[in-house]
Amino acid sequence: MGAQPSLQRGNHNQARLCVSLGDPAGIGPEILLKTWAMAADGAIEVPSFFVLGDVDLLNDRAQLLGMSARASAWADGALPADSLPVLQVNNPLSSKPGKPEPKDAAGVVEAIERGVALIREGRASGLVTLPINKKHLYDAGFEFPGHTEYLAALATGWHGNSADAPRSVMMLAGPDLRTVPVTVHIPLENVKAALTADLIVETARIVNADLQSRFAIAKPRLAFAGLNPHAGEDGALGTEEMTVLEPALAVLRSEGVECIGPLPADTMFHARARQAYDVALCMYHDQALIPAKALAFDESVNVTLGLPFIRTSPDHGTAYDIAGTGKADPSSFIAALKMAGDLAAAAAQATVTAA
Ligand SMILES: NC(=O)C1=CN([C@@H]2O[C@H](COP(=O)(O)OP(=O)(O)OC[C@H]3O[C@@H](n4cnc5c(N)ncnc54)[C@H](O)[C@@H]3O)[C@@H](O)[C@H]2O)C=CC1
Ligand SMILES: NCC(=O)COP(=O)(O)O
Repeated sequence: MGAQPSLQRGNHNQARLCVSLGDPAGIGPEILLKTWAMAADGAIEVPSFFVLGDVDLLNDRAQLLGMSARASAWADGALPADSLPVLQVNNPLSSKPGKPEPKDAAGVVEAIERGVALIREGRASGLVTLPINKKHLYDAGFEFPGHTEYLAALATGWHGNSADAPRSVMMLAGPDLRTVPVTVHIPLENVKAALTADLIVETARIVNADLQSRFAIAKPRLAFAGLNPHAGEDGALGTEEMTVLEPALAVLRSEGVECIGPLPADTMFHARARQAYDVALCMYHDQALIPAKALAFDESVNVTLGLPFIRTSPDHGTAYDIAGTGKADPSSFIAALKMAGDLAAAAAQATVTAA
């Protein structure tokens, strides 16, 4: 990404972040406890944070893992230094590692919803979400594809003058690559129909605006992946580059957005190619997430653009296969905390400057 501001500037001392516990059957509780213990020992520096989750579940998990870290109930005031502060959810959580219980869905969703409410009340400066299992929430009646869309719905009317939810955009941000999936959690066979010029334009406008306002990139360079092999090979291998992407890029260019492409997706992610752009807009989920996770699984952060508040998340999922074993690596969660802290510090600075 060339000579850009670092994504982890470390200027996040004033932030107080809220962490939603996510799926208690996954590795969320473990990476949370590990992170808190490392921060308490002074081994890492992260912004201060509290958890929306279940005190007993976290203490049981610490015991299972042989950790001395302890969670304690917290509601307001100064955060304790000797234990992980937990704002208790009303719907208790009790799943064992790798064994999700359907009744826990209510507490998982409550944690996300209350996290947003706390930001709205000015009691938290950003939300860091631990992973949820999407299928289990869908089975329990959750009507959103994931956090990204649910958080947009929770932001409806944020500024008091609109009944419309903002449009949110998923971005994976690592040390050397940012990617955005333009279509997200839909079956591959539905991508072609969902991919319209309007969707590309709307997504790119949000990406462009947030890279400027939140990531301090004055003139973001947006690269667009083609949908088809070799970006369609002049129509011989598919026509969406000519019929959908080119018209969308023409609109964006007319608005002054710096657009590159459509580029063949197979050759736009190697090290030299990445120097030419600040973010790659990809046409479907795996086109964006495979390069991000292949390059930096332990460091990449899922950050939601377009919201009136800050939300980050580790890039990985619930990892049931290793939950409760002690093998979970907290690095991506730590990166998510740091990025949320940096974004909160930048937002606070922007508010001071504007006043
Ligand atoms: N932000 C969120 O809420 C996300 C939720 N998910 C959900 O997670 C569930 C499982 O998804 P998968 O595709 O299996 O991906 P996954 O990321 O949970 O696991 C993929 C592989 O990576 C390993 N892994 C993941 N995180 C790790 C860590 N921190 N340390 C060490 N190893 C780690 C796992 O053991 C597994 O072998 C799905 O239900 C999916 O919807 C997936 C991504 C993000
Ligand atoms: N594959 C990324 C992912 O599932 C994260 O989705 P979200 O819950 O952050 O919307």
